[in-house]
Amino acid sequence: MPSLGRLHLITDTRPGRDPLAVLRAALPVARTELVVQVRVDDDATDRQAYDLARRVLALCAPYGVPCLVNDRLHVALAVGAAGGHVGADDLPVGAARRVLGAAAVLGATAREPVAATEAVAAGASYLGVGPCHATTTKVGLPAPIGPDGVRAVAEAVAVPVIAIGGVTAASVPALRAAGAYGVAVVGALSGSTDPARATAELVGALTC
Ligand SMILES: Cc1ncc(COP(=O)(O)OP(=O)(O)O)c(N)n1
Ligand SMILES: Cc1ncsc1CCOP(=O)(O)O
Ligand SMILES: [Mg+2]
Repeated sequence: MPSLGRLHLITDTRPGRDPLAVLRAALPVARTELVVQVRVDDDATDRQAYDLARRVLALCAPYGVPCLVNDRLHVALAVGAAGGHVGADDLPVGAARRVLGAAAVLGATAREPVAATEAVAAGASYLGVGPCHATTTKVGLPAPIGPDGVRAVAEAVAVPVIAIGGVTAASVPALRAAGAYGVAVVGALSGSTDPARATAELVGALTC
């Protein structure tokens, strides 16, 4: 797998949010440190996911920024995305790897070392680990695991650990010290009044 960007921007399709405007602001700032994950609401149609993914891919292509698709691997394949991300309610990691092929980037969610080790053995190329901190972006999440939970996973696997859940630039140093390779964010960029500046702050914290 080519080297993975450290800042994973996850699209926010909630009412009032503008995922493509946020992406346009982030791309020229983060450039090769960026990975974009297309994530739509569960009740979005496949056509909506496909249309958004196509537009994201078109914006990312000039920067060489990889685009992943959350959950809907058929959409990832249909648009020619670099890969996908799966969690506990999605295809098992091994099945996802078979669907996407050996060369794809495949992320898997894990919040503790045993599940993390199993996901890597099944073919995950990176792990999304969290929620690290409290967040209102997704409902029904288990309790935050904090930097110590991230450390437990990072010590158990050799693939990049991407910390997720309530991550801001201020929380990045502790997550990196715990072994996180990078972070995935929704609200830190989508909820910012200045997403270009928020991107610069996150990239600065991730690469210093
Ligand atoms: C990088 C990253 N980590 C974790 C997740 C969460 O995936 P999942 O647990 O399947 O939850 P949904 O995002 O599908 O609601 C992620 N998307 N990305
Ligand atoms: C999809 C998901 N999975 C765990 S936390 C989370 C949401 C992350 O969003 P935010 O960065 O706004 O806390
Ligand atoms: Mg999922």
